[in-house]
Amino acid sequence: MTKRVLLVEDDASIALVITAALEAEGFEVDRCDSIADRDRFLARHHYKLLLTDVMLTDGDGIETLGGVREADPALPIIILSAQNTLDTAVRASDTGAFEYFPKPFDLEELIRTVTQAIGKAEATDIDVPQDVTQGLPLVGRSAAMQAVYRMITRVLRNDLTVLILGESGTGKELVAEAIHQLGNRRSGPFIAVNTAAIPAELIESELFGHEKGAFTGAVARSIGKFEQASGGTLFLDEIGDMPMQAQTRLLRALQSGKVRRVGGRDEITLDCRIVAATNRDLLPMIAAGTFREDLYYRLAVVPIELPPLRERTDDIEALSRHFLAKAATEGLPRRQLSSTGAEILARQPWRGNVRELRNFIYRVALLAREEVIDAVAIEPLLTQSEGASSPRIDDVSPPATSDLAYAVSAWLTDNAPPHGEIYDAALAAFERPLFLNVLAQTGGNQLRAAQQLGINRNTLRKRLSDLGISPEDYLVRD
Ligand SMILES: Nc1ncnc2c1ncn2[C@@H]1O[C@H](COP(=O)(O)OP(=O)(O)OP(=O)(O)O)[C@@H](O)[C@H]1O
Repeated sequence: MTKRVLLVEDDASIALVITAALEAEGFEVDRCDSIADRDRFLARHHYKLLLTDVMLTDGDGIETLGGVREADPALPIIILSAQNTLDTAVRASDTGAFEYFPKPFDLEELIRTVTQAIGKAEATDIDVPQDVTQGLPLVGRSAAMQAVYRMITRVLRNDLTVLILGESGTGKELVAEAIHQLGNRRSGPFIAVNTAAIPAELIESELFGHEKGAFTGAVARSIGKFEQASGGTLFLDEIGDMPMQAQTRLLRALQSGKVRRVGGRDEITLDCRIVAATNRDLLPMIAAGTFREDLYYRLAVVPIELPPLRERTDDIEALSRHFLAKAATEGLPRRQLSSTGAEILARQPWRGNVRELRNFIYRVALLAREEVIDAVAIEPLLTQSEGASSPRIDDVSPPATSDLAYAVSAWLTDNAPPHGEIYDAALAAFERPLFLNVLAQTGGNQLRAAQQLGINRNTLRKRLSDLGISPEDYLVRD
């Protein structure tokens, strides 16, 4: 039986290479280079598979796939794209595409995938989430991040447990959020628990809840994180720091799919996806007997490894511009990055990864004298931040009066932020460095920070949340 494949690709040389490789494997290939021709071919023949580029002369090869899907829901589609963003990967997977290949791709892998996709075609019936590509938080198009995006798209339509590995500040929590926001459980809650921050004796009650009177201090029934995450995603952060006893309890819950509140009788069935993360290297910990091997395998059903920033220097410029833009929306002066500036940033080790880069960029945005950020603005600040993986007091100096005055006059003349919001913007520009400074000094302790500032703890918590400041970023870890 002929295996007829339709290839939609407007780059003649890529089309030639793919066609030759497919024909060598016994496929019959029809080729066209536009959406209009694609639809004509599809109407005329039955294909085993559609292989399509995204940016075509007459439109977007993904956006126009709706009709193709409707006409033949079982047709396997493989998408090739030079747009190597998470957005494209997700848009591709939203169409129910079998696979997404960022260009340049490995030809052998592509041919293997074509064969597999055709093999699986009859059995495939994918539930396609709609409109989930808005507001994606992850920036970076490096090959390393594309591999991460591909892994993310593989878990969106199932509830598989995911283990995210990577150094501190590489974006593990952001990936966990993306999996939640884009996946099947996005209408449920996203509950994050930092297992390292909970005292060992409270972990069980925190995760599973407790009944009134279960132990001294249990004055009322409390619902645990597993139950709170019902219908959504439970993100277990810093899983490598979980005490042994808690690991055993967690494993039991995952194995049985049920939890029982401390002091309670009823078993509650788990109804959440588990995403765990750690910056620890778990394999040596398993060898040393400090992390349970069986728990590791339970969690690492789908491991996603986030590379350190120094191994994806291609992303540094885009991330820096992203943080500059974000800083401007939060009331800091609007800045541009020069190409020299971008080169200098790309050469830094960023041992604290994206978090350190973000803090650095905010600081530059605040302190730079010129609108365009280049060597003059960056280099003096670099010497202070070198090697810092978390912000130090001098990383977050408050703005000099002149900086604030400069920013305010720029807002008044540039009309940005819009008139009517300058008070809030000025307040944020003043409060941000103030809070960052105090949090850095108190090691992220909000109670002490509130005492030092002489404001109510709830007021501080609210302002931090309004400003998007995470006090956890300043927690001092051993
Ligand atoms: N690819 C990215 N695009 C945009 N922002 C990012 C990216 N990766 C990380 N960040 C930002 O960097 C900061 C640190 O990220 P995150 O908290 O997700 O790291 P983490 O790996 O979970 O760190 P830790 O192990 O210390 O908990 C956050 O402010 C996050 O928004």
